[in-house]
Amino acid sequence: MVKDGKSRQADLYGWRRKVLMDEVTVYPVCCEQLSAGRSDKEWLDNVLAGGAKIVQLRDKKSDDRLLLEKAKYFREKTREAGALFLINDRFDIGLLADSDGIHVGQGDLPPEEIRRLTPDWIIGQSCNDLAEVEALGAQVQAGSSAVDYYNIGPIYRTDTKEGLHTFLGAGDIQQISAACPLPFTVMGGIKWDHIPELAAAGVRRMAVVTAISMAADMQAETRRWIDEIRRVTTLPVNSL
Ligand SMILES: Cc1ncc(COP(=O)(O)OP(=O)(O)O)c(N)n1
Ligand SMILES: Cc1nc(C(=O)O)sc1CCOP(=O)(O)O
Ligand SMILES: [Mg+2]
Repeated sequence: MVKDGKSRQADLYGWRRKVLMDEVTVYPVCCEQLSAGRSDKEWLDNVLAGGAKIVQLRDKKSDDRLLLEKAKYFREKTREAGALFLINDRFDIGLLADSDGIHVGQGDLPPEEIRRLTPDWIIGQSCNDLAEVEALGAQVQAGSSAVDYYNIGPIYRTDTKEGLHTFLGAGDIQQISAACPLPFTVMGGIKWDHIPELAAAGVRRMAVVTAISMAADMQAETRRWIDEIRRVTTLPVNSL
């Protein structure tokens, strides 16, 4: 049977959501300036070899031509590995490189506008406090949200992004995440020793930059995070 454009899009969206829901544990996000001298391409090769099922290209420094060239490399390699490739902020670059989706913050392009042109993309949105998660939850209830997952953060102190001064801590994650029924990630200052308390707070997907990008062996570190998150999230919460 030859599939029409609409059902192909539905298949793609289904596949992307299934990977997001079932397979994503650690969510590596790149930052070339904080990768111990390694390029974003080397970073990607390592995290994919370590088994990452989603990656985000976050590059606010390269010019557009270099960024597009990088994004095409990310597209090719993630496709070979069966992993999702999300672009940070840049709708135009994501479209040109055929990414699987985009992650946007509160001040970036609105998810609903992005969705009009990309019905099969995974769209992630940052939420930085309870009120933003509640607003998203209300949109979901009203059937007007274009978001597939949201991020809660920053959780812990981090210097990776400038201008972050308020850190949520792990204690309120359960209450915050209850305000919106979509899948969520957490981000911000997350290190290895935080995994048990995050898992105990109901977290299943952890987005990290430096915990992996600064590791001596990024491939082994990615594998270690995947195995550990799987291990702690299959145990009953009270046995952590
Ligand atoms: C998974 C994930 N969560 C949050 C962010 C932060 O996005 P944003 O608030 O738009 O900040 P920048 O990353 O654009 O500086 C993210 N990138 N990924
Ligand atoms: C880019 C970014 N956004 C955040 C948010 O909470 O929205 S925290 C963050 C930095 C995450 O880097 P690291 O894992 O090195 O702390
Ligand atoms: Mg952004």
